[in-house]
Amino acid sequence: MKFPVDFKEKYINLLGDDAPAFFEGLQTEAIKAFRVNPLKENYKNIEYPLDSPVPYVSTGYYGSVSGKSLEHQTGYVYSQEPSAMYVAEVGDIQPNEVILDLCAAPGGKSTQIATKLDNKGLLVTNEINRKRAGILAENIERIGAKNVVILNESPQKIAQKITNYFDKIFVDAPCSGEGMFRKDPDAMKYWHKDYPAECATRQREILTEAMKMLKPGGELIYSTCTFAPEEDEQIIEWLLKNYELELVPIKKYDGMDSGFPAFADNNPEMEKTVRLFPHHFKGEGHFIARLKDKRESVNSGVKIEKRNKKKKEKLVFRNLNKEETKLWIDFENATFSHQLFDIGDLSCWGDKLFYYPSSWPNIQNLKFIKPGFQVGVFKKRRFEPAYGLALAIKSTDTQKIIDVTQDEWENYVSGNIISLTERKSKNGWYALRCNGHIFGFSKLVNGTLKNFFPKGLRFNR
Ligand SMILES: C[S@@+](CC[C@H](N)C(=O)[O-])C[C@H]1O[C@@H](n2cnc3c(N)ncnc32)[C@H](O)[C@@H]1O
Repeated sequence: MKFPVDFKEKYINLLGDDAPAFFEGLQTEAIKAFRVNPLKENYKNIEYPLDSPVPYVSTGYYGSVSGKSLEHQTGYVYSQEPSAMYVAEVGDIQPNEVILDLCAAPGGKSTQIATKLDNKGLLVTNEINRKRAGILAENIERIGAKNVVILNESPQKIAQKITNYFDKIFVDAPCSGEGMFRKDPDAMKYWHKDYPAECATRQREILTEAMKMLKPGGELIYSTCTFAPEEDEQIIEWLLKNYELELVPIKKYDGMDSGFPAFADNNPEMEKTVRLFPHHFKGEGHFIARLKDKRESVNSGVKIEKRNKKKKEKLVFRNLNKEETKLWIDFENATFSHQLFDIGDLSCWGDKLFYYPSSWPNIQNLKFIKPGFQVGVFKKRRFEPAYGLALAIKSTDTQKIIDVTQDEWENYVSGNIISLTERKSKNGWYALRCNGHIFGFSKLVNGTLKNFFPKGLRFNR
């Protein structure tokens, strides 16, 4: 691997005796890993070996997984390199917290945060780039979390609507990506001498907005995948100077380094942050800091606009009409063994049915990909369940399940129907399951399971 001359010079200066080992580390093979998903039933029932756990992430394992596997497609596994997995761990997520992941696609941290929330509290996950936000939405849908709102906005726009609100904010910042050179050598193409300083300017802009949204006493988790001091310790130094924040020490496991005080005016506090160097640690390059807001209260108070179901014309959502209410309740009764949602927590956006409790913030005028959890869609006097609903239920939620073989699953995800020649079931909606993994809803009509696998997700194995 040929590094830019300025990059080499910079790190020879910064790392001194450790520089040769640093460059050598960047030439070795990237480490692969994945996480399992406790939101799923029997979540360790997967074909991948779980004999090599990542020591600091209870759901993490070394090894690679295929994006076309049943396990990935049903959200049982998520491929993520081991350093990136430490960020959400550092955030120490507790169920019921209200969390913002401001720079979220493709969703490595958000999927981990959502599984830790365990469907309690709320995750607002945001990605500014429309295409990447779509990928984020697909990954969130697979993991089966019901308490996630997916926005596609600039941090500025969100901060205009929601202030002093979130318990925790993750800023996994767009950065110069030096820590990814080994995994993705193409990342080097964008690098030039001034690139880290340019990225730092953008990082300060994003953080300025993030700080407006953090509630007093809340926590900011800042991370990058770069080694550049301008984007790491010096950003933290800037935060400490400009806001009432204090660093919370991060536990260091084998091979993890502390941040370098020398990179930020010799501030000894930097020891509380963590640096992950590929030549010291089994993972890619990363930097993580955890900061706590010291304010007890704020003068302006919390600003979130609660939704007002009566002001129909101004809202994203509207109430269900009588027919829609009946269609949903009939479907729920026919399909599930218990009530899945409180009817008061359901709203319509156009013809789509969403779970969106009234305690969640009003996202009117913000661009979104998914304004809450999509339950299904109303179509000419009938209700059709959403693909994501199947991924969010367990076998104990329904007796209407049909088990299919691996071959039938492969056939189905490529867009085909399944013919049930030997199995006798009544016509209607069923959850489909393969090897214990529920993978979608289908309508059985006279022995044929119609294909409801989303067209945009279809693939051949
Ligand atoms: C390091 S990546 C995020 C990775 C993600 N957290 C994960 O774990 O999968 C940074 C993201 O920030 C987004 N981004 C770029 N400019 C931004 C801006 N001005 N404000 C917010 N996000 C931005 C990028 O599109 C990119 O998806």
